[in-house]
Amino acid sequence: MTTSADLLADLVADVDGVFLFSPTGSTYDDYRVIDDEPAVVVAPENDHDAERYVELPLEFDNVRDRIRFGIEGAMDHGYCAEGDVIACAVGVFGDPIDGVVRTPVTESMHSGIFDLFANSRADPNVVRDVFDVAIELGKKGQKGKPVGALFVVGDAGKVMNKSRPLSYNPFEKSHVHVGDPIVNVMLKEFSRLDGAFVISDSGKIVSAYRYLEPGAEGVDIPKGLGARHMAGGAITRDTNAIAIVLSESDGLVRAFKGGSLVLELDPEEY
Ligand SMILES: Nc1ncnc2c1ncn2[C@@H]1O[C@H](COP(=O)(O)OP(=O)(O)OP(=O)(O)O)[C@@H](O)[C@H]1O
Ligand SMILES: [Mn+2]
Repeated sequence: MTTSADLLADLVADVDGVFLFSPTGSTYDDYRVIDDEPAVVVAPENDHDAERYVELPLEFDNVRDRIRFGIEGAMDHGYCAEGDVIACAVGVFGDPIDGVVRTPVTESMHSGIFDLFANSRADPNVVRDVFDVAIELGKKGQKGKPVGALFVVGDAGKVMNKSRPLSYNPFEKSHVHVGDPIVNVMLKEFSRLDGAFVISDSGKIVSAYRYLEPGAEGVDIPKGLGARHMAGGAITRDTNAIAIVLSESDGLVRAFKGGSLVLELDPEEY
């Protein structure tokens, strides 16, 4: 008689590794070593002091993005390689783990999401802070009205040279870090969020209201998106900056690197 355990056994037969996504303490204690191999833990913090750990800068709501990020990070750490087959224990409908996904490790895994956080000029925590601000603005808008915004992160000197002020820069003489709680309050109070925010590698807001003037030829942006996204994409091709764009027209948060769209998130899912 076939049992449900057989179904799971088939799913995990002959895998080369097991990844635990944000495991609880008891799950980690039960499965820290499987088939004599330490499990790889993928989570925002290494709460269980796992021997093999990949930091998850955002709890990507999209499970595919989350698994891709975890596997890309694990490849980067040498915990798995192209051609391996991995069993990912993951929370599909929120916490705790409620599903197992069997996935091969292939070159196409490189969605660029890991690269966006781990291999950009800006510190990964700065990239995560900017996403948090953009997602928060996307959820709440300004005084409840949907708003768009453009954040250019890293390589600030070069970005400033390829842009000019649209109006006075409220951050001229201040030292505000994009992760400071005050930033969310400020952005809601700003009369408008025209132009781009320029943020340094370490997360200092260098300027607001910058008009970017990169070359625009050869940058593909999704149909229906206009100058804000074009400028955000193009500046990342002309500098080592990344751009995180909140669209006023469709409410999505997008990230560009090297002139390409790398990630698209819906703030409502965070
Ligand atoms: N080169 C640029 N540099 C900085 N900001 C820009 C640039 N071009 C446009 N913007 C900003 O984007 C705002 C919206 O422009 P537009 O609607 O063409 O962009 P979009 O890509 O369609 O963005 P959204 O989806 O938010 O509407 C402008 O009001 C301006 O504040
Ligand atoms: Mn528009």
